[in-house]
Amino acid sequence: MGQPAAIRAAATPTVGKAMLNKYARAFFTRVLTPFAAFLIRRGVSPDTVTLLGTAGVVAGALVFYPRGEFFWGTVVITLFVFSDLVDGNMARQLGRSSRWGAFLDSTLDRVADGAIFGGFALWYAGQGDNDMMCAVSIFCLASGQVVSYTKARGESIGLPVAVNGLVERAERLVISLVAAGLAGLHKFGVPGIQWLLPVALWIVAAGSLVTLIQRVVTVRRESAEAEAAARDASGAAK
Ligand SMILES: CCCCCCCC/C=C\CCCCCCCC(=O)OC[C@H](COP(=O)(O)O[C@@H]1[C@H](O)[C@H](OP(=O)(O)O)[C@@H](O)[C@H](O)[C@H]1O)OC(=O)CCCCCCC/C=C\CCCCCCCC
Ligand SMILES: Nc1ccn([C@@H]2O[C@H](COP(=O)(O)O)[C@@H](O)[C@H]2O)c(=O)n1
Ligand SMILES: [Mg+2]
Ligand SMILES: [Mg+2]
Repeated sequence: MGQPAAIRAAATPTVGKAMLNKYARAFFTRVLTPFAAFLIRRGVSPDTVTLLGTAGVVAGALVFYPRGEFFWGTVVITLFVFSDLVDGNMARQLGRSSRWGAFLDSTLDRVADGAIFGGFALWYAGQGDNDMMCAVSIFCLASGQVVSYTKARGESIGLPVAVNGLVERAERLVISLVAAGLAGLHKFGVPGIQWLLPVALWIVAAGSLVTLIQRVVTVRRESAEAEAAARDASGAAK
């Protein structure tokens, strides 16, 4: 295992850097920094933002989506989901980025994602009455959690996991939420738009599967390389 994962990761080029994390994060950091500074001045802590942001996403998803209120659900979720960029921004401005904060942030990301895709599944299992799309929603939920787990577990055993893959969390959220928000306009009389949500969920499902395979292949290769390096080192020591 040798070096800590963070040091090895910093030294290893990352393959398949996902688009939004690469290009949109810098933009949103600039836009959200004044708001983060405002919250700091009001005495709000990054952990409070993480907790309230997650609570808002969970409420938006589980109150509105199971009833087919996709527009209002997406509006509420969108208002709260950017807290995931604000909390880290606040911690960095305060010089208080912590292991606890990283743990809380990532753990509550999983809770928020579970509520969003669970909300879609509940709609299709109930009034939406579509077993296939219920199954696809559950697949999106489970595969998204496993995609994130591959990175967390790989890093915990000392591997760099130098791959992000095709569809990271930001892509999963943007594809699903944009489609849900637009599909929700059907209730306001916009015709022929409701199919956007099923199409988006199929895209997220397929993209998550590809990403999962990319990460598992990377961990397998890195693990074999680490074992070989350890064998070489013990052979040289004899
Ligand atoms: C008439 C039209 C009606 C439309 C209604 C409204 C539509 C609104 C639609 C969408 C808004 C979507 C916004 C989604 C924003 C997502 C932001 C976000 O939370 O990103 C999180 C992401 C990851 O952050 P972390 O590093 O904290 O998380 C890590 C991650 O979870 C890892 O998981 P993995 O990726 O591996 O699966 C974990 O491994 C790790 O543990 C964890 O720490 O942040 C980023 O990636 C940064 C980039 C954010 C990019 C945001 C782009 C927003 C783009 C478009 C907004 C569109 C708004 C459109 C409005 C239209 C209005 C008419
Ligand atoms: N309550 C929190 C939340 C986050 N952090 C730190 O920010 C990092 C995540 O940054 P994002 O821009 O993706 O939110 C996280 O790894 C922590 O270092 C924190 O300290 N406290
Ligand atoms: Mg965050
Ligand atoms: Mg997060």
